[in-house]
Amino acid sequence: MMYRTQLPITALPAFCKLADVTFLGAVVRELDGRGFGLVADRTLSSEDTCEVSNLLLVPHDLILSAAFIEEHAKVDHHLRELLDVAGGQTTRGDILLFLLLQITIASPGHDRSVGASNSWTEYVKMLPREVPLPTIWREEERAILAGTSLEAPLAAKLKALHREFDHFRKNTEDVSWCRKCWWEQDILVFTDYLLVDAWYRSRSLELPFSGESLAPCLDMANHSSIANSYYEETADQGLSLVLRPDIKVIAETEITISYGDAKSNAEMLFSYGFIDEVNTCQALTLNLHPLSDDPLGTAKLAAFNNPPLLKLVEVGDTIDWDCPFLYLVCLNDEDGLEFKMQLQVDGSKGPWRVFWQETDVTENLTAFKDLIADHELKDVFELRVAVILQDRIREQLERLYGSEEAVEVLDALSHLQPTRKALALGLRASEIDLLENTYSSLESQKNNLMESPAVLRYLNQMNGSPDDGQLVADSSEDEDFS
Ligand SMILES: C[S@@+](CC[C@H](N)C(=O)[O-])C[C@H]1O[C@@H](n2cnc3c(N)ncnc32)[C@H](O)[C@@H]1O
Repeated sequence: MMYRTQLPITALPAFCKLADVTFLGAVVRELDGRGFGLVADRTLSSEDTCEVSNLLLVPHDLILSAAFIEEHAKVDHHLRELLDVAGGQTTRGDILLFLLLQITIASPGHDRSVGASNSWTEYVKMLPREVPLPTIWREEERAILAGTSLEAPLAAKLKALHREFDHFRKNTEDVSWCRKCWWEQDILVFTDYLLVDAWYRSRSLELPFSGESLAPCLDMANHSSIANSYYEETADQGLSLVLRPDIKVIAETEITISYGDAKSNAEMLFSYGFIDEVNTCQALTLNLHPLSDDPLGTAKLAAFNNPPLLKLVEVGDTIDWDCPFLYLVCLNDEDGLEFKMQLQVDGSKGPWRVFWQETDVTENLTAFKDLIADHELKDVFELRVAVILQDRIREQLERLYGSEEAVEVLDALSHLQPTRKALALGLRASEIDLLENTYSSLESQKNNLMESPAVLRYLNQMNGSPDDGQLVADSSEDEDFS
């Protein structure tokens, strides 16, 4: 890994003075198990006042954004060259390139003629050497995530990061200063790329004026689902950290922000490397595939044109799920429904058009739940939906149960880092819990739907019985619905 000068956090006040960052009532401290964080340096209150209580002000010209990089490239021709050969695709990509250049300039043996030093060159020296995201975990630690909703996205992310790094190397190998500073002696390695990606993922903000950005000092604020502050960006003042209204915090209390209320444990672990134990909202996102025996399966995926995601959210005793693709999965024309898919010859509006009740609904596929709401067979569709959903949940639970033994062996034989092991086991337990609860809730939903007159009538017709509503189907007939 590239050797970098590390500055102690005690260097932060000097940095703030030079860079014009103002702390008002908060200071940065080392905190137990969370790296650095902000704490109140005195009692702060927003009670009985309409005035905004600012805790920190970061000027615009320090916010690392697409505009910042463009501006900086005007005075740093090495950065300009780097962006020209390897950047210009995404803001994230350009920020990673910028950070790579900063850690290079910040390394002690660096050739001073390369790159123009700036505030960020100093600031990166205070950023953590290691961010505990699963992308930096060892293989045997990542293996404990088998069967969780994080397994596939994590594997995909690592693959993408390798691809990005290879591209970056290939694109810069012919630039003489890049070759000398990075590649000739393998000074810059994949682990450095993992580090800047982890900084980006765990510290970036989406700001109204600056867009995707990193903000020095404000990025020292840790997360809480009951945060006592929030940040706001204004066109003239820059970025400020503000105490929430009607709140009083005593000296030494941690100042926190929310990294997002509805993030699942897997998302928190993926982006920030921890799980929020206090969060009472449990969520999980899975991929849904078309049914293996559906001849229109691939066509449905192509027509849907969105990731076929299934989102589960449990708040208190209620489990909500959202999966617009599921409604498309459960419909077919063979059972007399007016559902059709047509391949377009000219493909001018995409290859597939989807028709429901003779109407072209291709542009409305995420709203199929509403489209079927008035149909006489609505309960039949809802029952199919519940069956397919339950199958997907069962499949995921089987993956989790099926990997338990391997996890126990790994735990016994490998030296797993205790925090990572606890996080991975915690994620497994929380996902098993949510999936099991969803499974039982779907079971009751299914049982209720099985008693609906529309479902009974439909079953009778399918079985060739008279339409007298007398046949009571038992749940072994579930397969008919999937
Ligand atoms: C934006 S940075 C916050 C500053 C960071 N603690 C540091 O030392 O630089 C986000 C990182 O802080 C840590 N973090 C934030 N909130 C946390 C929490 N509630 N529990 C544990 N770690 C937390 C995680 O490592 C996360 O990736």
